[in-house]
Amino acid sequence: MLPKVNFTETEAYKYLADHFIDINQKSIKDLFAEDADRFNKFSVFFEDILLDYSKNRISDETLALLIQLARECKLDEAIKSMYNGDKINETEDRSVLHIALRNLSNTPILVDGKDIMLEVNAVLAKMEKFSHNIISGEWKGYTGKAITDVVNIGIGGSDLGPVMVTEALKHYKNHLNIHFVSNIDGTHIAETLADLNAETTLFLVASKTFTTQETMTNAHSARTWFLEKGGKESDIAKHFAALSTNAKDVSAFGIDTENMFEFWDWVGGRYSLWSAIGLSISLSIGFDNFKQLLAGAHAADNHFKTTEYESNLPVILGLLGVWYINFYNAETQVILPYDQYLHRFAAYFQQGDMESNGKHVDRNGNEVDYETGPIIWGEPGTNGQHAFYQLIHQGTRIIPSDFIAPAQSLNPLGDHHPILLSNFFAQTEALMNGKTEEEVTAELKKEGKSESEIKKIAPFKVFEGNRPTNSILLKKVTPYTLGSLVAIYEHKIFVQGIIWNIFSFDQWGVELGKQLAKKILPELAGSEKVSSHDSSTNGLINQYKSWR
Ligand SMILES: O=P(O)(O)OC[C@H]1O[C@H](O)[C@@H](O)[C@@H](O)[C@@H]1O
Repeated sequence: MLPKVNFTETEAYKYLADHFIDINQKSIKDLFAEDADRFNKFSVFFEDILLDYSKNRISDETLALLIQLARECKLDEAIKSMYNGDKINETEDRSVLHIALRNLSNTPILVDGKDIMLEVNAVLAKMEKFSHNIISGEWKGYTGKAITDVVNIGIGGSDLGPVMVTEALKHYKNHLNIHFVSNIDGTHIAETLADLNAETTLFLVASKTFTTQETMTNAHSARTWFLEKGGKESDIAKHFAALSTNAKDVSAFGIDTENMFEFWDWVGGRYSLWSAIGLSISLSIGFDNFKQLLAGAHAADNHFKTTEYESNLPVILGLLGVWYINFYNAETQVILPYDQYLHRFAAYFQQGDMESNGKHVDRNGNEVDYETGPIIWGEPGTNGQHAFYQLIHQGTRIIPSDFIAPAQSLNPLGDHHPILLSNFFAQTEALMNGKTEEEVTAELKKEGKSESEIKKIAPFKVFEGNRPTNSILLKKVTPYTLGSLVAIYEHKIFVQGIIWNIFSFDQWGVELGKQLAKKILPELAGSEKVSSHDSSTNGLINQYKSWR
C-alpha cells in the first residue's frame, strides 16, 4: 500500500507557499549574482550524466522545503514499496516492477511469495538466443533465406519505447531493417509491407494484452499478406513471434508458443521496453547492447533507491516539476534533446508521463483540488528553435524546459557538433538572462536608429528572461547512458505521482474512447442513417456514409 498524504496539507507545502512569495521577487539572474557557488550547489552527477538545475527559480531554502515535502509525503516508504514488489498499482491489484526487468544484480524480488527473477532471466536467455539466431542468419525463413527485415506490430507502450530506443541507438545497429507498424490506419501497414519480401520478413506481434484492436487488426493483415505472398500456415512459425502476457490468445492467433516471449502483469505497457517488448531493440543492436541498456537502467534504479534526496536526480527533477506546476501554474513541460538520435524521446515520454500522471482522482478516490501531470511535448534542438522557441522566450506562459545534449557526437562531422552545442548552451543562458530595455536601446543606438525608431521597436525586442531550465549533459549516447536516462525520467514520474497522491500505474482514461469505437463500428456498415447519438456525431457519421 502506498502512503496517502494530501501534499497541500503538509507543513512543507505551507512553508513553500510563503516562500514562493519571497523567491518570486528575485530573478534567476539575481540568484546567480548573490551566490558564486550556485552551479556547484545546484548540479549533480550520476556517472556520465550531469544535471545542472541551477538555472531554476530556486534557492537553498526552496530545495530544502521541496525535500521536506517529499519526506512528509513519505516518498521513502513509497520507493521501498515499489522495489519490494508490493501491489502499488492498487486499482489493478498489481505490483509495479519494471525495475525487476533490469535487475542485473539478481537480488530476489518476490511477487506473491515467488522470486520473479527466475522467469525474468529465462525470458532474457530466450531473447538472447533468438536474437543471435536471427542476426547471424541461422534462423531461416520458409524458402531457406535469412531474415533481413523485422516488423514490430504494436501500439502505445508496445511501440513507443522500441521506436524511441532503436532510433536513439541507430548508431549501434546491425544489418537488420527494423520497421514499426502501430496505427490502425491501413496506410501504415500497407506502406510498410510494400517494400518487403515475405520470405525474409519476421513479424513481432507486440501486445501485453493481445486484445488491442489496432495491433490485432494489423497482425491479421500481416498474416493475410504473408499467406498471399506464398507462405503457408505451417510456415507461420518461421515468420511470426509474439511478445505478450497472454499465451492463450497468442496460440489462438496461430503463433507457436515456442515463439512467444513472455512478460507479466506487473510490467506496465509504458514501462515495458525492458521486457520482451524490447525484442526489436535486441534484434536491432544485438543482445549485448540490449543488456547494456538494462545495465544503465539498473544503475539508475540503484541511484534512485539509495541516494539521499539532495543528490538524487529523479527526486530533484520530480520536485522541480512540482514546484513549477503547483506554485507557478506551469501547464506544460518541454523536453528538448540536442541530439538527432533522440528525436522520439519527447514523444516517448508523452505516453510515459501523461498516461501515468494524467489523473484527477487521488489515492483516496477523491477529486483533487490541485494540478497533477503536465502536458509533455518537445522536439530535437535546433529544429525546435526555428519553430516554437519564440513562445518559450517571449510568450505569456512559463514553460519549464529540459535541455539534453551529449558532449561527444557519434557523427563528428566538421564543426557540426560545436555549433549544435553552442546553441544548447546559448539557449538556456538566453532564457535565463533575457534582454532588458536598456540593452535593446543600446543595441539599436549602435545600429544608428533614431530615438523615435528606438521607442517604437524596443518593446518587441525585450526578453523578460527568468525562464527556468534544466541542462542534462551526457558524455555520449550509448546503450548504457540511454538506459540510465530513461530510468531517471521514469522515476521522476513516480516521485511526482507520490507527491500528488495519485495512482501512476493504471490508465483507465484510455478505455472510454475504445468502448465507444466498438459501439460505433457496426453502425458504419450499411447505408441507413444513424440517429442514436448526439446531432454532431450523427451528422459526421452520416456525412461519412454519403461520401465513402
Ligand atoms: O500492449 P497492449 O496490450 O496492446 O496495449 C497497448 C496500449 O494500450 C492502451 O492504449 C494502454 O493500455 C497503453 O498503456 C498500452 O500500452
